[in-house]
Amino acid sequence: MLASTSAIQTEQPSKKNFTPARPRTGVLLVNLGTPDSPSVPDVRKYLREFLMDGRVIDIPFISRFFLVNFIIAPFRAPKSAEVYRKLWTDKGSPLKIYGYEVASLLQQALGEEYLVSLGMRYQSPSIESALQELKDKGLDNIIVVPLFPQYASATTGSVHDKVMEIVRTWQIIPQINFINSFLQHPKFIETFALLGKKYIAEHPFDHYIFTYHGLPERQIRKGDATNTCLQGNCCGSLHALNQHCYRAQCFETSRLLAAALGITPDKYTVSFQSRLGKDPWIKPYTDDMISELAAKGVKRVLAFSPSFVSDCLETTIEVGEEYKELFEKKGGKHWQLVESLNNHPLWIETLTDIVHRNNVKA
Ligand SMILES: C=CC1=C(C)c2cc3[nH]c(cc4nc(cc5[nH]c(cc1n2)c(C)c5CCC(=O)O)C(CCC(=O)O)=C4C)c(C)c3C=C
Ligand SMILES: [Fe+2]
Ligand SMILES: [Fe+2]
Repeated sequence: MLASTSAIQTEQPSKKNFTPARPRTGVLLVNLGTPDSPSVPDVRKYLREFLMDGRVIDIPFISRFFLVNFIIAPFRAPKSAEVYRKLWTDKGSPLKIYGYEVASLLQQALGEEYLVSLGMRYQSPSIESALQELKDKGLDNIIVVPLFPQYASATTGSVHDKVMEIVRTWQIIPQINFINSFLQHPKFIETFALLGKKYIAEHPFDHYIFTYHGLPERQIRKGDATNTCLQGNCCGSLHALNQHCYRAQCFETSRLLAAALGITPDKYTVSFQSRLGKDPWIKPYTDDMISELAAKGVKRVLAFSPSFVSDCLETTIEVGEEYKELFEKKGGKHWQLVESLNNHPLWIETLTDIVHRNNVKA
């Protein structure tokens, strides 16, 4: 009796050595997207697709169509193309280069039970092609990971919207898990802190700035179930009622980062960059804060851009060059940008953990 039991046990494949015949879980990584080249026509094409998204410019279709196609895209494309030319490397745009690299490193880290595919919300590689790759493998479930640490309707919301638009045409809709945000993931915070500590060890800084991509205030209000957003200190802490407020999530990211770096509240500033158009965007604005800090006599600033996980136009050029120039013009002496997470091993560990924790079939 005893002998036969042990015979059965040895025939069972141990979970450790078990190799599935095919990947079971798809991981769809999605970032914003970037122009195909820094040429004016490619930048114009990118701006048109991006800004015609009703979650980005959230006004009625006809007004958006005229605004984007006859005002913003034609006038902005030549100026933006000039800036994209500064950002461009031999291999292309950093957002796309790091996108592919992260997808490949994550695939290695997750192993053959998973299939990782990269899509961009705008331009290429498309979300359609990335989802098709997963669909062709007949996966059991898909985890959608928009590469935005904080939730905004214009970014994460738009990715989810696009994925739903595509999969609703499929005969078999697999189980899909949508990741909304990951700003509180300890390894996400640790990676940014680690990158910053490298500069802090080299030189002391008088002040730290956490600058996030901005949003029109209107978009924050539209997602505010409590009717308290943008009044008083509504975004000062993240709690059950404002947990999806982008501005509150940015303040929370800064609080966690400051704690990880050992920075006291009087030593750091949270601000918002990259405004577009005349409507009010969430405040305080980064350029105003830079002028204010310089006027107070701050000389050395370390700048973090924690709404981005990859170097891109908004970090390398806007924060790393344009804000540096502004700070120095206003009397500052040293401005240092902390690079983004890019292909950092701890960032790959963060993504691996996000996937494992959200794999309901594991
Ligand atoms: C946190 C991530 C982002 C949010 C939120 C976001 C909102 C948002 N952006 C625009 C307009 C533009 N953004 C542009 C570039 C850009 N934006 C993000 C991320 C967020 N945008 C990234 C990563 C990039 C850079 C991409 C790259 O190729 O490196 C641009 C294009 C550049 C330019 O012409 O300045 C525009 C335009 C709006 C209107 C908006 C919210 C409503
Ligand atoms: Fe943007
Ligand atoms: Fe808020």
